[in-house]
Amino acid sequence: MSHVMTDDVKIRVANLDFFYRDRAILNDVNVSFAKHAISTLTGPSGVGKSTFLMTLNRLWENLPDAAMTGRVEIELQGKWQDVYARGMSVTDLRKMVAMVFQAPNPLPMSIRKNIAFPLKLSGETNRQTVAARVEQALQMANLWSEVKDRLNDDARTLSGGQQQRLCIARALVMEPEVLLLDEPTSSLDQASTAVIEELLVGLKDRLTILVVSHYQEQVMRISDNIVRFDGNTVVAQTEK
Ligand SMILES: Nc1ncnc2c1ncn2[C@@H]1O[C@H](COP(=O)(O)OP(=O)(O)OP(=O)(O)O)[C@@H](O)[C@H]1O
Repeated sequence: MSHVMTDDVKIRVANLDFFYRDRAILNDVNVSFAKHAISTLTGPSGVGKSTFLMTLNRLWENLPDAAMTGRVEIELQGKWQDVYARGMSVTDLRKMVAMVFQAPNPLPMSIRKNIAFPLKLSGETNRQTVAARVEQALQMANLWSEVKDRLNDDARTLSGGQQQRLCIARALVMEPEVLLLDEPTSSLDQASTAVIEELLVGLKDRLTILVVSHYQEQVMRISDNIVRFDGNTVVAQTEK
């Protein structure tokens, strides 16, 4: 199915099946994703695009009655790693394969603390390091100039588009290699959507980006590769 050259591949998925109880959601998905590119996952509602995204960083594992078989490999820290290998730390995996959700989900705390939160969780205590990385993440998410004078304000006072960029900054602060975004602009107006699309295009030099989107105009604007899901599996993969 994939015609991405092996050297350029970041993620490869083989024979992936996914079930909620006895219901098959994904059936024999075989697909690869290129590095330093934006791949969009598109297709009708309910075909399992969000579920597929969750298989890449094991986010589904806490859901009741969910089961998966198959293989997910991602080239991380320069070597191919089986995401479901016994020795794989889920915490480490999610630092390297970060996720941004449909609705912005800032934590009920200041802008600064939202971004510092993953750093603190991972044990970073040096205030200068934290401050520098918070600024760097906000710069990468094209939000710094808008918030640098109000870092102590509650993050929930930001606009919807700013909140989503804050969530992108929070995902970027751990310097992930892969960024997964599930319909990241569906709650935003056109102007905020354009800002986020531009931001994602600017990020692909650093990262591999997968975006679930059912907006065809968006898919055409931002994609390097388009992966189309239908009938519980990948039905087409095209390069733009
Ligand atoms: N936690 C869950 N438990 C049981 N069934 C679920 C769960 N989450 C999703 N489903 C079902 O799995 C199927 C696939 O859902 P999923 O959200 O992955 O599809 P999608 O392609 O992303 O759809 P959309 O574009 O509407 O978000 C749907 O029928 C959904 O109802």
